[in-house]
Formats: sequence, C-alpha cells, structure tokens
Amino acid sequence: MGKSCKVVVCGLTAVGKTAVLEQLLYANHVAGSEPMETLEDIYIGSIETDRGTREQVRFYDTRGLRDGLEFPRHYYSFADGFVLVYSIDSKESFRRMEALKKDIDRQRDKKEVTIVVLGNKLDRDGERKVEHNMAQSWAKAERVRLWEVSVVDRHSLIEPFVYLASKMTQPQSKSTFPLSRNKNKSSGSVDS
Ligand SMILES: Nc1nc2c(ncn2[C@@H]2O[C@H](COP(=O)(O)OP(=O)(O)OP(=O)(O)O)[C@@H](O)[C@H]2O)c(=O)[nH]1
Repeated sequence: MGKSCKVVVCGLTAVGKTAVLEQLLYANHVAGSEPMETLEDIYIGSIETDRGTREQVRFYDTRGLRDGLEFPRHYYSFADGFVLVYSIDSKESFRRMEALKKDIDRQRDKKEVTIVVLGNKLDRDGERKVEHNMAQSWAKAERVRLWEVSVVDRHSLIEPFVYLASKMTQPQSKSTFPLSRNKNKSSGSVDS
C-alpha cells in the first residue's frame, strides 16, 4: 500500500466536522442527529482526483475547539493538509477558523500544506451570521479556497475534497506519492 496523505480536520466544536466526514465517506449522517463530542478519530478515504488517479487520504477528526482549549501543536508538524471548518450560522466559529489559519501559517515553517475552508450548514441560510462575500474576500486575501457546504447536500462536499486530494498529490509537489487503491475495511470512497 502506498503512503497516504494526512489531513487534519479542525474548527470550533459542533460546526459539523464529524458529520462532514461521515457524510462524505459513508453518506450516512443525518443532520441534527445527537452531537457526539470527538476526542480524535481517524478516517481513511479513497478519493478520485481531477487527474483520474485514486489517492488514499487519512483524515484526523480532531476535538472541537472551545473556551480554554488550545489546538494541539503536534498536528501542525505532520499534516500534509488541513480542512478548516466553520458554520455559517456562527461568527465565533469563523473567528476560531481564522485564528487556526494564522497558527498554521506560523507553525508550518517552510513545509508546503494544502488548506481548504468549509463554511458548513448552508441549509441554515436563514440563520446566517457569516456573510458569503466577506468570507470569500478573506479566503482570496489568504490565498485559500473556501466552499459553503451542507451535510444535507452530500454533493456539495465532493468538490472541496477532490480539490484537496488533487492538490496534495499533484506531480510537481514535493509531497507527491504514487498511492495505491485503498483496501482498508474502515474506509470510504469518493469519486469525482
Ligand atoms: N442543519 C445542519 N446540521 C448539521 C450540519 N452538519 C452538522 N450538523 C449537525 O451539527 C451537530 C454537530 O455536528 P458534529 O459533526 O458532531 O460536529 P463536530 O464539529 O464534529 O463537533 P465536536 O466533535 O464537538 O467538535 C450535529 O447535530 C450535526 O447533525 C449541516 O450541514 N446542517
């Protein structure tokens, strides 16, 4: 089996990190179901890139940030990529996501990492607290890609993760490995 890329999924508590991963990989999350506080879970996904190759990605679903809880430093050193999640109905979640992005920039040294940002819970547009245009302007200034998504609409999750897997494994990148098809039982599969 080839070496897989490591992706850390992080953000404020209850923004939907676990729900996004479970819906993306297994299509089995029902939005609004009993929230389960994550400590750390690892998911293995097999994602088809925009080049048509299939890449194995190891996702680290991290403990949600809350008052008094610092994001553990060790994640910064081993990640090849980050999925930063906020919820469009929470300004606080956007602020925590911005702070995480700053921390990643400070900590990653010269290591190349791919960052994607998800504004989750788009189905709750009526409760929106984070403006779409402001978020996109921020993302442009930070030179990261940002998608507004919803776990209710699994299709909305595909493009960000195909982009992430494609970018992390693109041939000119130093972090490129020829990855084999994943045969792990506890894995999900995403086709572009
Ligand atoms: N309406 C709606 N609810 C969602 C969406 N995504 C997640 N949820 C709900 O939000 C709640 C929290 O989701 P989780 O996936 O547990 O959030 P988390 O970020 O992993 O939480 P922590 O493990 O505490 O960090 C659950 O009730 C989910 O069903 C979404 O896109 N729309």
